[in-house]
Formats: sequence, structure tokens, C-alpha cells
Amino acid sequence: MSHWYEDAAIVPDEDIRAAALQRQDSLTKPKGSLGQLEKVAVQLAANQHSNTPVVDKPLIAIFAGDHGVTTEGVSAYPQSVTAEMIRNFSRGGAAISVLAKGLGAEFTVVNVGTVYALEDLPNVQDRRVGSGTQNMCVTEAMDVEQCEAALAVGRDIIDEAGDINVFIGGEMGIGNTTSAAALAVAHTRLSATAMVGRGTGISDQVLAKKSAVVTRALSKHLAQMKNGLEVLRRIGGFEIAALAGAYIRAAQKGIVVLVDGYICTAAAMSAVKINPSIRPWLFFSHCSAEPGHGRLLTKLEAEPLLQLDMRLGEGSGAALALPILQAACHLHNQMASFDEAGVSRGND
Ligand SMILES: Cc1cc2ncn([C@H]3O[C@H](COP(=O)(O)O)[C@@H](O)[C@H]3O)c2cc1C
Ligand SMILES: O=C(O)c1cccnc1
Repeated sequence: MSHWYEDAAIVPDEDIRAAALQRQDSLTKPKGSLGQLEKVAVQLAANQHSNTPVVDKPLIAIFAGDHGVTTEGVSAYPQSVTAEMIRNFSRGGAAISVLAKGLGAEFTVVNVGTVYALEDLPNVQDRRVGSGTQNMCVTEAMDVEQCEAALAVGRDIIDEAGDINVFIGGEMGIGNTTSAAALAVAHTRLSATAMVGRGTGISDQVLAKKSAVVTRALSKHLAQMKNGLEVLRRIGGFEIAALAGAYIRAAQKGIVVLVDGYICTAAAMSAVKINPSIRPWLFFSHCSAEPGHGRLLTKLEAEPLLQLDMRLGEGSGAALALPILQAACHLHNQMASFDEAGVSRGND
């Protein structure tokens, strides 16, 4: 049986890529002097099958879920913060609320599975597929139906979005850096200590425990983790699965994806393992202060745009990187060529 998440993404146009590369080299600047902005513009042009790429209609969706692994004592904050922060997103008080407002972006918060149901809140959608995941050290984080349902939540958010051309996913889930680290270990085969970080700010003692928790979870599930979906189901989270589903659907619809920090990158890695054809659609905002993030980005051959020592999540880094993606498009589309401007070419 084939599944929606296995359907191919839109394939970049190689003729447009060649034309976009040629255009970059015709613009009034030394060749290559706009660095990564040039690469970004060329990739966006190829993806969008247009030599005038555009990322001016963003959707920011924050997916929230609770994690059973928090019972192991792996976060500096209590599990109740996940739901409390949903209220804060709704009221406009969170970092991402402020950044989304500044960007004028469409903004929504999606509860994929907090432990407790929340009251009705403005801008918050209740799509809970369970009351938090199970503790991955003891059993699978999600059963098959929950994992499929969480992936479909992400898909539906993209399908129900208005006219968008760029998607930013964010996450909120106390304990989710443990899940992200476990996913990172599973997909890189690097050690737990290389992939585990301080998350919300844990002590040395808790850090050692967190590594042991990830090691235990991996040894419990490794033999049965035969594909990307099983990895996600066994050691992922509801919000991580929803992000993966949203990334896959965005790529299938030709919507550019701006991936945020460590947890979102773990979701992106899961999505690529489930459906490798989505990879060209993923742009990476920043390298977070979590040491595992850089290693996971390297595994994905990703070149993040920013390095700001951030370790927040919520989609905050991606929101900050969006204007850079937009600037890359404006420069590509609006700069004058040497011929147009009457500027002499070099012999580079
Ligand atoms: C007030 C607050 C706001 C947040 N916003 C994002 N996170 C971030 O921290 C959590 C992951 O860290 P750990 O694995 O250590 O629990 C996630 O919810 C992530 O989005 C927050 C965490 C807190 C405490
Ligand atoms: O990089 C991230 O996304 C991150 C790091 C620490 C805590 N929350 C999120």
C-alpha cells in the first residue's frame, strides 16, 4: 500500500537553475560576492521553476506536544510548560508571537498532543492525537495510528493554508530535545553524548542522565528501527511527526520550507528519510547552541544561514532568517546586470 507521505515532491527545474546561475553572474557585483545568498536564490529559482523566485507569503505554524520521556527528569522545566506556552503563544507573549507579528505572517498554533486538553484559545487548533507520547525508554513513543495521525495533522495544516509560498514550522514540547537527540543518534550513528545538549538549561548531572536515557532508548528500539517512519514512531514526538508531515506536504505542493533549530532539523531528517525527494525544498535558518544541531546539519549537508547562539525553538530562528531568504530573491530579481548598468565586466 502506498501512503501520501511517499508521493514525490515537485522536482527542481535544471534549465531554470542554469539560467539563474547565469543571471547571478551577469549582475553588477564580483562573481560569487553575495555568497550564500546567491546559492539560495538559484535553488529557489530551480524549485519554483521561475527565474524570479519569491517567498513573500509565509505561514508560521507552531506544533505542540508532550513527551512521556519527561518522567526520566531530562528537562529543566516541568511538563506543564508545554500547555502554558500554548496560552502564551495565543496571547502574543512568546518570542515567536512577537517575531510572527513583525513579519506580518499568517500564524497558527496546533496542539498535536498535550497531556491535558486546553480550553478554546484564539489562534490555537486542537488536533490532539493523544495525551502526550509514551516514554521511549519503556515502549514506543507512538503507536502506528498515532504516528500516522500526527503526520496527517502537519499535512492538513499545509493543505488548509491559504495562498502561501514559504512554510516555517515551530515546536513546543518540554522534553523534546531528548527526542531530537535520540532521532539524531539513530540517523547519524554518532554517540548519545555527541547529540545530547542542555536543552532548556540542565546541569552537568542531568546532562549525563539525559545521555544515558538516549542510549537506553536507542538500545531498546535499534533492532526494530527498519525505516525512517519506524524511527520517528518509536523515539519521536507528536509535534515532531506533525512537522515532518508538514515538511513533506509543503515539498509536494512546491512550498519552500525554512527549517528552524535542533528539534525541527530532527523532524526534517525524519521527513527526508521517509521521503528523500523533499530534500531540495528544505532551507535551514540557523545553527543552534545545541551541539548536536551542527552535527545533524552536517549529516544533511545543510548550510544554515545564521549563527546567533540561539537555543529556543518555537520557529524563532526560522522567522529571523525569512528576511534573508526574501533579500536573496529581491537581489536576484532586481539588481541590474553589467550590460543594463553600463558597468565594465572583470576578467574573472
Ligand atoms: C518557557 C519556555 C519556552 C520555550 N519555548 C521553546 N522552548 C524549547 O524548550 C523545550 C525543549 O527543551 P527541553 O528538552 O530541555 O525541555 C521545547 O519546548 C522547545 O521548544 C521553551 C522552553 C521553555 C521552558
Ligand atoms: O535548537 C533548538 O531548536 C532548541 C534548543 C534548545 C531548546 N529548545 C530548542
